[in-house]
Amino acid sequence: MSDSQTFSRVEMISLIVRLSLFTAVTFLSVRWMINQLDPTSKHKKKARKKAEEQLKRLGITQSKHAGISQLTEYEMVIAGHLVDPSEIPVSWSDIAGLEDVIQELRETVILPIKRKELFADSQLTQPPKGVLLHGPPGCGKTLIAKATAKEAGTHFINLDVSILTDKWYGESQKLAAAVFTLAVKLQPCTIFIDEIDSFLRNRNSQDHEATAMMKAQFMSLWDGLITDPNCTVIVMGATNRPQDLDRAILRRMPATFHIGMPNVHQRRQILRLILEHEPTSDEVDLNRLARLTENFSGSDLREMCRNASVYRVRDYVRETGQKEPEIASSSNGIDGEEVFHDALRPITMDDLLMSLNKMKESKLHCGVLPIPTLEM
Ligand SMILES: Nc1ncnc2c1ncn2[C@@H]1O[C@H](COP(=O)(O)OP(=O)(O)OP(=O)(O)O)[C@@H](O)[C@H]1O
Repeated sequence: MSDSQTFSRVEMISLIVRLSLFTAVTFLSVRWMINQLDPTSKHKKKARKKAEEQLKRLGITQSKHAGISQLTEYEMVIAGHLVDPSEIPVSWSDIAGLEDVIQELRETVILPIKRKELFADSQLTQPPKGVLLHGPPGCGKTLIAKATAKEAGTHFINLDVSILTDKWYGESQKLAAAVFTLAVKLQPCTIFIDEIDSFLRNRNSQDHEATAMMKAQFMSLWDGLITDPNCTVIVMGATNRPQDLDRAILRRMPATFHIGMPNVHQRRQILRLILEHEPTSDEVDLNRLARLTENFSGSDLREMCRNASVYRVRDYVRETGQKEPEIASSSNGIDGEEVFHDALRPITMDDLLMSLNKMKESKLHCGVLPIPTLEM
């Protein structure tokens, strides 16, 4: 073999290596550029992975649900927001003072789902396809929605409306359609839309064209559910501002439930529930607290009790000079956490009143409370 031939072979190999490297680098760069130009692809991939995990966890398989194997990429995005009813951490026993609403929901919504056969002979007794929970913030609307889905045993799509309007996902109309098609594939299913007014508020001329189209499509798909008597899909919405809802939406939610600010009797029940398993001293007077907490929502009451409970920890830390507690060794059979808790005093009426006044003060500053009624 001549020198020139050897050289050309080495050169050839190096050329091939360089060419391969160049091709690989070009391929990776083009792919990176495409990904950069299409930001939705990364989100869709992530959403798909999340949905696959979720469907697997929920045991939703082709054998149980016809058509589940052919979920579109949009349905997969929505499937990522599925909640297993058995994993919903809220049941009726976590809700106090709303027995009337619960009873009505049981009769009008849950019973027709669980005992379909009782309602099969009449179109008039079908479960409502739209349920609206309305009332001031922090009074239990979300709790009620979750507990309803849990008791009804329906799949629960906790629809975060931002995914429909988020530019990263794009194609909001297809996603809006996917909400319904997925729910139908998984039925019985509840689609829960918190703050539904932010999504389906009164249509106006300032609406972006895409938003207006998505709303129109949402409503027409909803109508599809309403006209199909065999379909068990319920849209459940919660709002603090029912007056802002599009009239056409209100018409589609014939079952409306007002969850108002708790009255004195309800506040006492909520306080009792919140403090039920808490270490409280005997002198804690729930009746008095209930009377003093006018204009407090369930969520405010919870916050008041939480603050009160923090005071005893704060006092403990002050008294012990932030020393680590003496944890009993496991050899004596006493749990370390138990020893620590025993060292803390129970929640007293003073803690609760102090917390109450602090909250009233901050509510006054925010203009939420009408009259200054501080109490000590
Ligand atoms: N009736 C109630 N019984 C027990 N706890 C309650 C009740 N109402 C409110 N709470 C407490 O307040 C928290 C907030 O309630 P929830 O989220 O259901 O209110 P909401 O009406 O949906 O509020 P928002 O309109 O702000 O979403 C609950 O997690 C619970 O701790």
